[in-house]
Amino acid sequence: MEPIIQTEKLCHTYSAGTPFERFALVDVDFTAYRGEYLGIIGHTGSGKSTLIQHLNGLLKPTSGRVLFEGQDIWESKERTRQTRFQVGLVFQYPEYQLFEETVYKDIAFGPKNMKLDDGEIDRRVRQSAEFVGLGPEILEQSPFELSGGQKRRVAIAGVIAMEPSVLILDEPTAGLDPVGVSDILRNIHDYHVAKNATIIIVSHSMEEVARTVDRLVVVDDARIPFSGTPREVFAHEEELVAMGLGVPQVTRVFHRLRRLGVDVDDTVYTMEQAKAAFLDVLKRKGAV
Ligand SMILES: Nc1ncnc2c1ncn2[C@@H]1O[C@H](COP(=O)(O)OP(=O)(O)OP(=O)(O)O)[C@@H](O)[C@H]1O
Repeated sequence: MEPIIQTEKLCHTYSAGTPFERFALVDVDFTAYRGEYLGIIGHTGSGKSTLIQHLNGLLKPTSGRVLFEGQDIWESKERTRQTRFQVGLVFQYPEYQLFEETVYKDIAFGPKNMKLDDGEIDRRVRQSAEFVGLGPEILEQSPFELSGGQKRRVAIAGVIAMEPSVLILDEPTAGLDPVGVSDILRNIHDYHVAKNATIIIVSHSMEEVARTVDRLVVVDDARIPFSGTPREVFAHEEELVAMGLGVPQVTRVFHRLRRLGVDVDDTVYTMEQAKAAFLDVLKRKGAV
């Protein structure tokens, strides 16, 4: 697999040299590979937001390097600018950052900054609105007339319209109802497939990341203690609990069953998967 973004010994200190000094990242080596669907998990204040802001050059390292496609993103002003277009960042509650008078103008803001011509901007606005399931009739409305879920989609469309090869989303489903959550996760997945884009999703929900990502990176106390497939990461159950994270409830039950000698698959994260796995055990035992 080919790395697309890397950090090397990345350190970030807020308010350095003052009584409020805070080491938010310490010697962090992070890699995201081209085309992968990556999850970042960590307790509040562990350093996740600081890390993702470094990945698109919003923050400057106190020390260490950030590389995009093998090149230091701070090498030149042009390099930093290009990285910001290539690495799209959707903040937490991005709907609070909508400010234009129409949905169209809001989505067009990024492509305009890229100095694209009007025809290309129009194509991108319409295509990205469609991606997130917003009909053309919404484009001329004010974003402030929309529901919370629709506003969130406008904000995501605004980043997708820049056609980034890496899309980073900080808690994209926070505060949405279950239907809103699955709609947004599907939109993100569709973008991933259509553009072979790298997706980096920050989430508090273990169930959500477990069923969507290829690989998980754990952030704790300004460092990355371990990363791996959801199965590999959730095998560290006790450490995750100590970090205030835990593992999906179903996975916890399945870990217990395995310890009791029941031969169950431990890559089970959701109730639907649990039902199928139990049925499989019963079938193997000839009980059904
Ligand atoms: N602008 C800032 N000035 C000073 N300290 C900050 C600033 N931003 C974050 N911090 C501190 O740096 C540490 C890491 O914060 P960060 O926001 O990266 O964590 P997080 O894991 O994203 O948390 P959350 O899940 O709450 O978003 C925390 O202790 C936080 O209080």
